[in-house]
Amino acid sequence: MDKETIIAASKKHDIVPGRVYKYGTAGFRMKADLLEGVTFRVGLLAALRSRKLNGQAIGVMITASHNPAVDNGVKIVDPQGDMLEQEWETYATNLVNAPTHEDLVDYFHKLADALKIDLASPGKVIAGRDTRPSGSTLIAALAHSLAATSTTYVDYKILTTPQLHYLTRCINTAGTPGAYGEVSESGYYDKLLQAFSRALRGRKISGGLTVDCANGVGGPKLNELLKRHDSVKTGLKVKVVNDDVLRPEILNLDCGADFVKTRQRAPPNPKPAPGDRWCSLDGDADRLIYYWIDPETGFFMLDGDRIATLAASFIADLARSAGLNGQLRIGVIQTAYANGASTKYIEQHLQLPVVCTPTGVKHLHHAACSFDIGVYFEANGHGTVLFSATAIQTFRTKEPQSPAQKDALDILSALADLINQTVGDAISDMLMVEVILAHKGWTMKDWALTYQDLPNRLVRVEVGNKDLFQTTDAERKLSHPVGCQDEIDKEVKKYTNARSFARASGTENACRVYAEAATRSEADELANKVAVIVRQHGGY
Ligand SMILES: CC(=O)N[C@H]1[C@@H](OP(=O)(O)O)O[C@H](CO)[C@@H](O)[C@@H]1O
Ligand SMILES: [Mg+2]
Repeated sequence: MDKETIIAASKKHDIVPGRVYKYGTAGFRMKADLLEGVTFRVGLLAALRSRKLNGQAIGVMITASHNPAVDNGVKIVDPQGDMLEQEWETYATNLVNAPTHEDLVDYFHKLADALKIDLASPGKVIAGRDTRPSGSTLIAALAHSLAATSTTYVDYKILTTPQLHYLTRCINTAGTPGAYGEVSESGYYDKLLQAFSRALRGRKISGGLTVDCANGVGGPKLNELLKRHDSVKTGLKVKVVNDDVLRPEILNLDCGADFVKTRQRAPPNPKPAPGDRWCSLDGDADRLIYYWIDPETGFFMLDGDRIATLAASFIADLARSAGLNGQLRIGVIQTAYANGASTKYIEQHLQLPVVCTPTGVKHLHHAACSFDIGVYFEANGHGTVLFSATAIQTFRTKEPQSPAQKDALDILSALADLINQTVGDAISDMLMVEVILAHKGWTMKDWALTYQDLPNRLVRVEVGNKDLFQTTDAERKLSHPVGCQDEIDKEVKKYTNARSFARASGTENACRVYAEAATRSEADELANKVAVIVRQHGGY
């Protein structure tokens, strides 16, 4: 690989000097005009990663998810559709921060030597982007670095993040016994719709569903799926709203899953009518939040914790009905942000184990892999259900002893195809929720009544130096600044059923404080007190 070619290309896509870039929870994410050089360099890393993994395709996704329209981001997808291996995050950070073009190429070659990568071997990268206008400049920078490194490159253009994860896995498993699906966007829709119909097993969905697409890529993609969907057969009648992608400035503006979750209210426009079933996707369609307006009590949100409990209870029941009791380990993975009432419900009512991991789906995903069926969701609605190869094999090959067992095994098998196995996927998760509600014959109210959330508050606290805040115990406690946790504990003790923790955000320049308690006013008060403590320890 010719040094001069890479240097010449790099000069056309320089990084903005004087900044420190970090591959964080969701890759590199910032104002789009800072990202061109970053994306070029991510292309170099993807070129190396593909060659390190014997030429398997690596995915690059350009998106800033629920962030404002002026932001963008870039992240790397590993061959099986999972997130980039952690050790490589450091290589990505180092590569992007190389001060000069010469340093960049030196580091690129040093990395290749250290990792024993044969640069003459073939490499392959595929890319996708959300609807942000800045995406096209970033894609051009990516294409340029892949050309400079003679890496085969396919641009899948506009996609949801989970679609790119799907395609990456499909390409790398094509022609093998673990083939994940057809390598095309339409293959994605066909797989989901076939599995959706199989999972329903003749049951019909009742009542309409309105889907708020955050004016992001989920809108056109959901419309594509619906074009192919037979609503007479399944009963699912979807109304798509906030699907205007021609006015980029309204992306995620007063709508979408993040708005609904953080504001704890429905989008103001259009306004849901009492009794309606609604859900919101985020800007790249990997998060999902359900809600409805209870005619008596008003807005009621069913977030990631609710989706996790719904899925876990349904799947555990199916496993029992299929005669698989005790044969498959089922577990639920949450983060510290999960409502305490949901954790209690899973452990005590559903009698399933709960694992708590640090924030960021890569941690949850990893923990879910240690179960035969691992249900993982962040409270914000990002998550999925992972089925092990053993579980899928069991559903397909176990001889049913009764029609009820056959029913359960077939539904489990269909769910394993319906639920995106690579990453949280709002469209796939939404179809899963609809299937479960149809089977249980539940309304939104029935779902809402399963347990009562503890009132909670999430506060963003700007501090002088967020890096002072270091955590332990899956982020539930601060080890640094010394003394800060003791002060938080002292406050928590003053309230009933209370819990609170603070940590530095991995995606924003701030700390987050979470508090829950027996009443709304206590949760608010506790959150504010802990926020004061964090501010005092935060440096200036
Ligand atoms: C409290 C919260 O919702 N945190 C989010 C947010 O991470 P922070 O590290 O808290 O900024 O963005 C992540 C990426 O989307 C997501 O995984 C995570 O759940
Ligand atoms: Mg997202």
